Amino acid sequence: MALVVSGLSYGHPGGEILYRDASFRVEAGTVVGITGPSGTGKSTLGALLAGDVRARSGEISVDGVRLPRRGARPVQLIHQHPERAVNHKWRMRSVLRESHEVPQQTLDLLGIRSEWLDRWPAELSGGEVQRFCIARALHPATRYLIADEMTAMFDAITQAQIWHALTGIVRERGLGMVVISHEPALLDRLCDEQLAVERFR
Ligand SMILES: Nc1ncnc2c1ncn2[C@@H]1O[C@H](COP(=O)(O)OP(=O)(O)OP(=O)(O)O)[C@@H](O)[C@H]1O
Repeated sequence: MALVVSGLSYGHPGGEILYRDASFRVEAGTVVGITGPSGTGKSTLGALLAGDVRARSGEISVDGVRLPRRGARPVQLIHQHPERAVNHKWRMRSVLRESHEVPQQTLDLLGIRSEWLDRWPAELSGGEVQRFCIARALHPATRYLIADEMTAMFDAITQAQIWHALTGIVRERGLGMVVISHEPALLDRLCDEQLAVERFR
C-alpha cells in the first residue's frame, strides 16, 4: 500500500519545468518530508499528489489505483492558509458537513470546541480554522495526507498541539503523510524519510 509517483514531469503553463521524470513512493503508515528552497515546486508537487493539478506526463497511483479524477479523494491536501480553504458564507458546522459527519472523538482530539461549530470562519483564529480543515481532510476514504506548511502561520504552542493531535490520528489510522516544510527541526522530528525537491530537476 503506497502513494506512488512514477516518471512525473511538470511545469506550470509558460513556466520552467519543475520536475523531470520524478519517481518516489510514500508507504502507508509512513511520513515523508519534502524540502527545498522557495519556488522549487514543493506546493505544486503537493497539489499534483492531491489531484488538484493534473500531471502532463507520468503517473500517480494510490494503493495500486490511478489517482481518481472524481469522487472521494484518497489524497487530501491541507494548506498553509486555512482561511482561504473554507467557504466564508458557511458556519463551521457546514464546512465540516460538506466533507463528512466528523466523529466527536476526532473533534475532541483536534481540540475543536463545540461552540466553534456555530461560528463563521471570520470569528475564529487561523489556528482554530486549521483544526477544522484537518478534521475535514480526515474523511473515512482518506488514505494519504499532504500537509503543506500546515502550521507555518502559528505560534509554537499551537503548532505542537496540532501536530501532536494529527500524528496520533495518522498513526492510528495507518495513513501515509507528506509534510512540506521549511523547518528542518519539524521534518527531523516527524519524518521517516526526507526528499529534496531539487533532486527531481
Ligand atoms: N498556478 C501557477 N501558474 C504559474 N506558475 C506557478 C503557479 N503556481 C506556482 N507557480 C510557479 O511555480 C514555481 C513553484 O511554485 P511552488 O509554489 O510550487 O514552490 P514552493 O517550493 O512551494 O515555494 P515556497 O517555498 O515559496 O512556498 C514558482 O516559480 C511559482 O512562481
